[in-house]
Amino acid sequence: MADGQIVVSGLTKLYKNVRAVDNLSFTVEPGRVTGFLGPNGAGKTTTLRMLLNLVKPTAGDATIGGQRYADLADPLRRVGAVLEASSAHKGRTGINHLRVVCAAAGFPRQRAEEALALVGLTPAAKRKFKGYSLGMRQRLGIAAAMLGDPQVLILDEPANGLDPEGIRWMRDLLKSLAAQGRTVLVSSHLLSEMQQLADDLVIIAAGKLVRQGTVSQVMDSMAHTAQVRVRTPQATELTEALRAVEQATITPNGDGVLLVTGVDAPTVGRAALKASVELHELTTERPDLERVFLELTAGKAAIR
Ligand SMILES: Nc1ncnc2c1ncn2[C@@H]1O[C@H](COP(=O)(O)OP(=O)(O)OP(=O)(O)O)[C@@H](O)[C@H]1O
Repeated sequence: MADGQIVVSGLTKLYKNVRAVDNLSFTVEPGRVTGFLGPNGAGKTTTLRMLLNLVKPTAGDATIGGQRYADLADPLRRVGAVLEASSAHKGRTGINHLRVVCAAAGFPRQRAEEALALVGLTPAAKRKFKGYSLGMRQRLGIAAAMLGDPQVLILDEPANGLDPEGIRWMRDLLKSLAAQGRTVLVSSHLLSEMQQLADDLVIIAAGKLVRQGTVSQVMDSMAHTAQVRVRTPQATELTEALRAVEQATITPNGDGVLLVTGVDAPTVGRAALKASVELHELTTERPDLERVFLELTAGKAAIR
């Protein structure tokens, strides 16, 4: 499914004087879940809409398998999209909604049942849409996107409004779809969720790319913000020893614990050994994605 690659190249969208998306370039690979992250107003929705030919770019372009969405021969079989909480005719049942979409798109009728089963909505097939919870509406939206069995799935904030159980379900589904070789691009501001869900991350702020890479590459690129936690019954001696080490910043954290930034754990260990200081604990605490994200997007998250 190599033709499921998404390439965004120099994409720009100007709304009057707002640069919603600003010369943005990144790629999204098949067989992986890619988290598209950014603070509110970063330009995620605008980017996804340009990708799907719903908004015309001011400059640059976006392709799926080498072609613009508008040029795809059979877009509904190639790309499934869930852009907002699914809407459907309120009095229609879930299954009928999917049958109507199937008929309009020319998909075989039984795809409606299959897609409903895929999202676990079979028991609610004959209930009316107006009685569906937000979580059920999200599921129905995904079912509709999957009717054409697309290689590429694009979802804008799919976890919005879901309870923890619903979020876990969504995570398992998206991972399994990626494991089948599909391209899964998911926008979100739920960073902890992305850390568990995504293989790759594309982080934007104020319309611009901030970072792209695997989750661990992005974390590693921020490794300098990691801190070393060290516990010793000789905190005063260790503080003195570390003061001699350039770049070390030491913050006492009570109970014999020192938090050290600017140097790695082996450096702290060597300083302790040299000063004959006994250590009871020495660990590197990596920043979590929430902290990385806030640092990467600091100052750019202003409401625009
Ligand atoms: N149709 C429009 N007309 C004018 N400005 C717009 C339009 N659509 C989006 N914008 C502006 O473009 C910027 C990016 O918006 P966008 O919705 O793409 O961000 P987002 O990252 O999806 O944010 P959120 O997480 O809040 O949905 C914002 O400043 C927004 O106000």
